[in-house]
Amino acid sequence: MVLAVKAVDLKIGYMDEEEKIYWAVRGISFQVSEGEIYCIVGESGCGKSTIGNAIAGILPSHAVTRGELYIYDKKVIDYEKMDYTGIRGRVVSYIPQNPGTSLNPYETIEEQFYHVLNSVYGYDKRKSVETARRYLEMVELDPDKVLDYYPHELSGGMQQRAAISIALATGARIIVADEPTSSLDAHLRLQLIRLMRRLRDTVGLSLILITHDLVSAGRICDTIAVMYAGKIVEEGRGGLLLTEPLHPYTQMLVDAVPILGLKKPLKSIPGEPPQVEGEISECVFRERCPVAFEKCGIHPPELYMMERKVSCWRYMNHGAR
Ligand SMILES: Nc1ncnc2c1ncn2[C@@H]1O[C@H](COP(=O)(O)OP(=O)(O)OP(=O)(O)O)[C@@H](O)[C@H]1O
Repeated sequence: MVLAVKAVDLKIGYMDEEEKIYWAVRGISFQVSEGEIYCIVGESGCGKSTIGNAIAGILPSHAVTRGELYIYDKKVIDYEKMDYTGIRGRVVSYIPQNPGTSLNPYETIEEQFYHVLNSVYGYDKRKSVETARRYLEMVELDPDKVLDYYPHELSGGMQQRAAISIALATGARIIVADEPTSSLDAHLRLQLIRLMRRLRDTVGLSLILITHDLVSAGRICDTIAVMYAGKIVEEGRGGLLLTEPLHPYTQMLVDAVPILGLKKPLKSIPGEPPQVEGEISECVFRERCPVAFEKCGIHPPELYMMERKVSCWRYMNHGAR
Protein backbone atom coordinates (compact mmCIF):
# COMPACT_ATOMS: atom_id res chain seq x y z
CA MET A 1 0.00 0.00 0.00
CA VAL A 2 1.42 3.36 -1.07
CA LEU A 3 0.70 6.24 1.28
CA ALA A 4 -0.23 9.52 -0.39
CA VAL A 5 -0.46 11.48 2.87
CA LYS A 6 0.78 10.70 6.36
CA ALA A 7 0.47 12.97 9.42
CA VAL A 8 2.27 12.15 12.65
CA ASP A 9 1.21 14.06 15.76
CA LEU A 10 0.58 17.10 13.57
CA LYS A 11 -0.17 20.39 15.29
CA ILE A 12 -1.03 23.59 13.47
CA GLY A 13 -1.64 26.93 15.11
CA TYR A 14 -1.97 30.58 14.20
CA MET A 15 0.20 33.22 15.83
CA ASP A 16 -1.40 36.55 16.69
CA GLU A 17 0.25 39.98 16.89
CA GLU A 18 1.24 39.35 20.52
CA GLU A 19 2.94 36.12 19.38
CA LYS A 20 0.39 33.98 21.18
CA ILE A 21 -0.43 30.75 19.37
CA TYR A 22 -3.98 29.50 18.95
CA TRP A 23 -3.76 25.77 18.17
CA ALA A 24 -6.38 24.90 15.54
CA VAL A 25 -5.08 21.33 15.06
CA ARG A 26 -3.97 19.72 18.29
CA GLY A 27 -1.84 16.68 17.51
CA ILE A 28 -3.42 14.36 14.98
CA SER A 29 -2.12 11.31 13.17
CA PHE A 30 -3.71 9.84 10.05
CA GLN A 31 -2.86 8.21 6.75
CA VAL A 32 -4.40 8.42 3.29
CA SER A 33 -3.52 5.65 0.86
CA GLU A 34 -3.00 6.32 -2.82
CA GLY A 35 -6.42 6.18 -4.54
CA GLU A 36 -8.33 6.66 -1.30
CA ILE A 37 -11.17 9.16 -0.82
CA TYR A 38 -10.69 10.55 2.68
CA CYS A 39 -13.26 12.91 4.17
CA ILE A 40 -12.77 15.23 7.08
CA VAL A 41 -16.06 16.24 8.72
CA GLY A 42 -16.97 18.26 11.79
CA GLU A 43 -18.53 21.51 12.95
CA SER A 44 -17.33 24.89 11.84
CA GLY A 45 -14.02 25.89 13.40
CA CYS A 46 -12.85 22.37 14.30
CA GLY A 47 -9.75 22.63 12.09
CA LYS A 48 -10.82 20.85 8.88
CA SER A 49 -9.70 23.56 6.46
CA THR A 50 -6.47 24.05 8.37
CA ILE A 51 -5.56 20.40 7.69
CA GLY A 52 -6.65 20.71 4.05
CA ASN A 53 -4.52 23.82 3.64
CA ALA A 54 -1.55 22.07 5.26
CA ILE A 55 -1.82 19.16 2.81
CA ALA A 56 -2.18 21.57 -0.12
CA GLY A 57 0.75 23.69 1.09
CA ILE A 58 -1.26 26.89 1.39
CA LEU A 59 -1.08 27.69 5.11
CA PRO A 60 -0.68 31.43 5.75
CA SER A 61 2.67 32.83 6.87
CA HIS A 62 1.50 33.27 10.50
CA ALA A 63 0.75 29.53 10.77
CA VAL A 64 3.01 27.54 13.08
CA THR A 65 3.51 23.81 12.98
CA ARG A 66 4.73 20.88 15.04
CA GLY A 67 4.93 17.16 14.26
CA GLU A 68 5.31 15.73 10.77
CA LEU A 69 3.41 15.69 7.50
CA TYR A 70 4.44 13.62 4.49
CA ILE A 71 3.16 13.88 0.92
CA TYR A 72 4.28 10.58 -0.57
CA ASP A 73 7.93 10.34 0.55
CA LYS A 74 8.51 14.04 0.98
CA LYS A 75 8.39 15.45 4.51
CA VAL A 76 6.61 18.75 3.88
CA ILE A 77 6.23 19.62 7.57
CA ASP A 78 9.11 18.73 9.84
CA TYR A 79 8.36 20.19 13.28
CA GLU A 80 8.60 23.98 12.66
CA LYS A 81 9.85 23.76 9.07
CA MET A 82 7.72 23.63 5.92
CA ASP A 83 9.02 22.71 2.48
CA TYR A 84 6.59 22.11 -0.37
CA THR A 85 9.12 22.31 -3.21
CA GLY A 86 7.88 20.19 -6.12
CA ILE A 87 4.68 19.34 -4.25
CA ARG A 88 2.49 22.45 -4.10
CA GLY A 89 0.38 22.82 -7.25
CA ARG A 90 2.13 19.81 -8.79
CA VAL A 91 1.59 16.63 -6.78
CA VAL A 92 -1.18 18.26 -4.72
CA SER A 93 -3.83 20.61 -6.06
CA TYR A 94 -6.41 22.54 -4.12
CA ILE A 95 -9.99 23.13 -5.28
CA PRO A 96 -11.66 25.82 -3.18
CA GLN A 97 -15.33 25.91 -2.21
CA ASN A 98 -16.03 28.40 -4.98
CA PRO A 99 -13.94 27.11 -7.89
CA GLY A 100 -14.54 30.37 -9.77
CA THR A 101 -12.00 31.95 -7.41
CA SER A 102 -9.21 29.58 -8.45
CA LEU A 103 -9.79 30.24 -12.15
CA ASN A 104 -8.55 33.47 -13.70
CA PRO A 105 -11.68 35.51 -14.60
CA TYR A 106 -9.89 37.25 -17.52
CA GLU A 107 -8.72 34.15 -19.38
CA THR A 108 -10.65 31.52 -21.32
CA ILE A 109 -10.30 27.92 -20.14
CA GLU A 110 -8.03 27.28 -23.13
CA GLU A 111 -5.70 30.12 -22.09
CA GLN A 112 -5.64 28.87 -18.51
CA PHE A 113 -4.62 25.39 -19.63
CA TYR A 114 -1.93 26.92 -21.83
CA HIS A 115 -0.40 29.06 -19.04
CA VAL A 116 -0.25 26.15 -16.64
CA LEU A 117 0.98 23.54 -19.14
CA ASN A 118 3.48 25.93 -20.69
CA SER A 119 5.01 26.83 -17.33
CA VAL A 120 5.04 23.25 -15.97
CA TYR A 121 5.92 21.25 -19.12
CA GLY A 122 6.88 23.91 -21.69
CA TYR A 123 3.99 22.88 -24.01
CA ASP A 124 3.21 25.04 -27.02
CA LYS A 125 -0.36 26.13 -27.85
CA ARG A 126 -1.16 23.11 -30.03
CA LYS A 127 0.06 20.53 -27.51
CA SER A 128 -1.70 22.41 -24.72
CA VAL A 129 -5.08 22.33 -26.54
CA GLU A 130 -4.67 18.61 -27.28
CA THR A 131 -3.95 17.94 -23.63
CA ALA A 132 -6.77 20.22 -22.45
CA ARG A 133 -9.25 18.34 -24.65
CA ARG A 134 -8.19 15.00 -23.17
CA TYR A 135 -8.45 16.19 -19.58
CA LEU A 136 -11.76 18.02 -20.10
CA GLU A 137 -13.25 14.82 -21.50
CA MET A 138 -11.92 12.98 -18.47
CA VAL A 139 -14.13 15.16 -16.25
CA GLU A 140 -17.08 14.80 -18.64
CA LEU A 141 -16.93 18.32 -20.08
CA ASP A 142 -17.33 18.87 -23.83
CA PRO A 143 -14.12 20.70 -24.93
CA ASP A 144 -15.99 22.44 -27.77
CA LYS A 145 -18.37 23.96 -25.23
CA VAL A 146 -15.77 24.92 -22.66
CA LEU A 147 -12.38 25.83 -24.15
CA ASP A 148 -13.42 29.24 -25.52
CA TYR A 149 -15.41 30.22 -22.46
CA TYR A 150 -14.48 32.51 -19.59
CA PRO A 151 -15.12 31.08 -16.09
CA HIS A 152 -18.16 33.30 -15.48
CA GLU A 153 -19.81 31.80 -18.55
CA LEU A 154 -19.73 28.33 -16.96
CA SER A 155 -22.03 27.00 -14.22
CA GLY A 156 -20.57 26.35 -10.74
CA GLY A 157 -20.48 22.61 -11.44
CA MET A 158 -18.66 23.16 -14.76
CA GLN A 159 -16.15 25.53 -13.14
CA GLN A 160 -15.43 22.85 -10.56
CA ARG A 161 -14.84 20.24 -13.27
CA ALA A 162 -12.66 22.64 -15.26
CA ALA A 163 -10.56 23.33 -12.13
CA ILE A 164 -10.23 19.58 -11.48
CA SER A 165 -9.19 18.92 -15.09
CA ILE A 166 -6.51 21.66 -14.99
CA ALA A 167 -5.22 20.13 -11.74
CA LEU A 168 -5.10 16.65 -13.31
CA ALA A 169 -3.37 17.98 -16.44
CA THR A 170 -0.57 19.42 -14.30
CA GLY A 171 0.03 15.95 -12.88
CA ALA A 172 -1.81 16.27 -9.56
CA ARG A 173 -2.03 12.93 -7.78
CA ILE A 174 -3.80 14.31 -4.72
CA ILE A 175 -6.69 16.78 -4.79
CA VAL A 176 -7.82 18.63 -1.69
CA ALA A 177 -11.37 19.92 -2.15
CA ASP A 178 -12.90 22.22 0.47
CA GLU A 179 -16.69 21.91 0.66
CA PRO A 180 -16.90 20.69 -2.97
CA THR A 181 -20.60 19.86 -2.83
CA SER A 182 -21.94 22.76 -0.77
CA SER A 183 -22.73 25.12 -3.66
CA LEU A 184 -24.28 22.43 -5.86
CA ASP A 185 -27.87 21.25 -6.12
CA ALA A 186 -28.71 17.61 -5.40
CA HIS A 187 -28.35 16.49 -9.05
CA LEU A 188 -24.94 18.15 -9.58
CA ARG A 189 -23.80 16.90 -6.19
CA LEU A 190 -24.51 13.33 -7.25
CA GLN A 191 -22.73 13.89 -10.60
CA LEU A 192 -19.65 15.23 -8.81
CA ILE A 193 -19.65 12.32 -6.37
CA ARG A 194 -19.74 9.87 -9.31
CA LEU A 195 -16.96 11.76 -11.10
CA MET A 196 -14.70 11.73 -8.05
CA ARG A 197 -15.19 8.01 -7.55
CA ARG A 198 -14.48 7.39 -11.23
CA LEU A 199 -11.26 9.45 -11.14
CA ARG A 200 -10.20 7.49 -8.08
CA ASP A 201 -10.84 4.21 -9.94
CA THR A 202 -9.38 5.22 -13.34
CA VAL A 203 -6.38 7.41 -12.54
CA GLY A 204 -5.75 6.39 -8.91
CA LEU A 205 -6.36 9.94 -7.70
CA SER A 206 -6.34 10.44 -3.94
CA LEU A 207 -8.98 12.85 -2.72
CA ILE A 208 -9.13 14.71 0.57
CA LEU A 209 -12.59 16.17 0.98
CA ILE A 210 -13.42 18.71 3.63
CA THR A 211 -17.10 18.95 4.28
CA HIS A 212 -20.02 19.63 6.60
CA ASP A 213 -22.13 17.39 4.39
CA LEU A 214 -22.26 14.09 6.24
CA VAL A 215 -24.61 12.46 3.75
CA SER A 216 -22.36 13.14 0.72
CA ALA A 217 -19.36 12.09 2.81
CA GLY A 218 -21.04 8.74 3.53
CA ARG A 219 -21.74 8.21 -0.18
CA ILE A 220 -18.40 9.20 -1.57
CA CYS A 221 -15.71 8.43 0.98
CA ASP A 222 -13.71 5.33 1.71
CA THR A 223 -12.74 6.75 5.08
CA ILE A 224 -14.27 9.47 7.23
CA ALA A 225 -12.38 11.31 9.96
CA VAL A 226 -14.59 13.17 12.43
CA MET A 227 -12.88 16.19 13.92
CA TYR A 228 -13.75 18.05 17.07
CA ALA A 229 -11.79 20.97 18.53
CA GLY A 230 -8.64 20.19 16.57
CA LYS A 231 -8.62 16.43 17.25
CA ILE A 232 -9.77 13.42 15.26
CA VAL A 233 -12.28 11.81 17.63
CA GLU A 234 -13.29 8.97 15.32
CA GLU A 235 -12.06 7.56 12.02
CA GLY A 236 -13.33 4.59 10.04
CA ARG A 237 -14.83 3.26 6.83
CA GLY A 238 -17.41 5.77 5.50
CA GLY A 239 -20.68 3.84 5.56
CA LEU A 240 -19.99 2.05 8.82
CA LEU A 241 -19.07 5.19 10.69
CA LEU A 242 -22.40 6.77 9.78
CA THR A 243 -24.58 3.72 10.39
CA GLU A 244 -22.81 2.67 13.58
CA PRO A 245 -21.13 5.73 15.04
CA LEU A 246 -19.20 5.00 18.22
CA HIS A 247 -17.96 8.34 19.55
CA PRO A 248 -20.70 10.35 21.32
CA TYR A 249 -19.88 13.34 19.09
CA THR A 250 -20.23 11.29 15.87
CA GLN A 251 -23.52 9.88 17.23
CA MET A 252 -24.79 13.41 17.83
CA LEU A 253 -23.64 14.59 14.37
CA VAL A 254 -25.48 11.68 12.73
CA ASP A 255 -28.61 12.41 14.80
CA ALA A 256 -28.53 16.00 13.55
CA VAL A 257 -28.61 15.01 9.85
CA PRO A 258 -31.82 14.45 7.85
CA ILE A 259 -31.75 11.16 5.92
CA LEU A 260 -33.91 10.87 2.81
CA GLY A 261 -36.81 8.47 3.29
CA LEU A 262 -36.25 8.10 7.02
CA LYS A 263 -38.55 9.93 9.41
CA LYS A 264 -36.64 10.75 12.55
CA PRO A 265 -36.57 13.66 14.96
CA LEU A 266 -33.54 15.88 14.26
CA LYS A 267 -31.48 16.83 17.28
CA SER A 268 -29.14 19.77 17.60
CA ILE A 269 -25.91 19.53 19.56
CA PRO A 270 -26.19 21.82 22.59
CA GLY A 271 -23.23 23.97 23.61
CA GLU A 272 -20.15 25.30 21.79
CA PRO A 273 -16.75 23.77 21.04
CA PRO A 274 -14.02 24.85 23.49
CA GLN A 275 -12.07 28.00 22.58
CA VAL A 276 -8.81 27.19 24.31
CA GLU A 277 -5.47 28.61 23.17
CA GLY A 278 -3.12 26.11 24.77
CA GLU A 279 -3.22 22.35 25.34
CA ILE A 280 -6.52 20.73 26.33
CA SER A 281 -5.68 18.28 29.07
CA GLU A 282 -8.99 16.39 29.07
CA CYS A 283 -11.21 14.80 26.45
CA VAL A 284 -11.95 17.67 24.01
CA PHE A 285 -15.66 16.74 23.94
CA ARG A 286 -16.13 16.30 27.72
CA GLU A 287 -18.06 19.53 28.32
CA ARG A 288 -20.74 18.73 25.73
CA CYS A 289 -20.74 14.96 26.10
CA PRO A 290 -23.99 13.50 27.50
CA VAL A 291 -22.24 10.34 28.71
CA ALA A 292 -18.98 11.78 30.11
CA PHE A 293 -17.68 10.24 33.32
CA GLU A 294 -14.78 10.77 35.69
CA LYS A 295 -12.07 9.32 33.45
CA CYS A 296 -12.91 11.81 30.68
CA GLY A 297 -11.26 14.52 32.78
CA ILE A 298 -7.92 13.18 31.52
CA HIS A 299 -6.73 12.75 27.92
CA PRO A 300 -8.96 10.36 25.97
CA PRO A 301 -7.28 7.18 24.71
CA GLU A 302 -6.45 6.57 21.04
CA LEU A 303 -8.20 3.27 20.53
CA TYR A 304 -8.23 0.98 17.51
CA MET A 305 -11.20 -1.35 17.28
CA MET A 306 -11.69 -3.45 14.15
CA GLU A 307 -10.25 -0.91 11.67
CA ARG A 308 -11.92 1.92 13.54
CA LYS A 309 -10.19 4.60 15.53
CA VAL A 310 -12.23 6.06 18.37
CA SER A 311 -10.96 8.38 21.00
CA CYS A 312 -13.31 7.69 23.91
CA TRP A 313 -12.85 6.06 27.31
CA ARG A 314 -16.24 4.30 27.02
CA TYR A 315 -14.69 1.72 24.69
CA MET A 316 -11.66 1.04 26.82
CA ASN A 317 -12.86 -2.47 27.79
CA HIS A 318 -14.52 -3.41 24.49
CA GLY A 319 -11.76 -5.37 22.83
CA ALA A 320 -9.85 -2.28 21.84
CA ARG A 321 -6.12 -2.31 21.46
N1 LIG B 1 -5.74 32.28 8.69
C1 LIG B 1 -6.12 32.15 9.97
N2 LIG B 1 -5.64 32.96 10.93
C2 LIG B 1 -6.00 32.83 12.22
N3 LIG B 1 -6.86 31.88 12.67
C3 LIG B 1 -7.37 31.03 11.76
C4 LIG B 1 -7.04 31.11 10.37
N4 LIG B 1 -7.72 30.13 9.71
C5 LIG B 1 -8.43 29.48 10.65
N5 LIG B 1 -8.24 30.01 11.88
C6 LIG B 1 -8.83 29.55 13.14
O1 LIG B 1 -8.52 28.18 13.31
C7 LIG B 1 -9.64 27.47 13.80
C8 LIG B 1 -9.96 26.35 12.83
O2 LIG B 1 -10.41 26.94 11.61
P1 LIG B 1 -10.66 26.09 10.29
O3 LIG B 1 -11.06 27.03 9.21
O4 LIG B 1 -9.50 25.21 10.05
O5 LIG B 1 -11.90 25.20 10.74
P2 LIG B 1 -13.02 24.50 9.86
O6 LIG B 1 -13.42 23.29 10.61
O7 LIG B 1 -12.55 24.31 8.47
O8 LIG B 1 -14.18 25.58 9.89
P3 LIG B 1 -15.15 26.02 8.69
O9 LIG B 1 -15.95 24.81 8.36
O10 LIG B 1 -15.95 27.13 9.29
O11 LIG B 1 -14.24 26.48 7.57
C9 LIG B 1 -10.78 28.48 13.96
O12 LIG B 1 -10.82 28.89 15.31
C10 LIG B 1 -10.37 29.62 13.06
O13 LIG B 1 -10.83 30.85 13.56
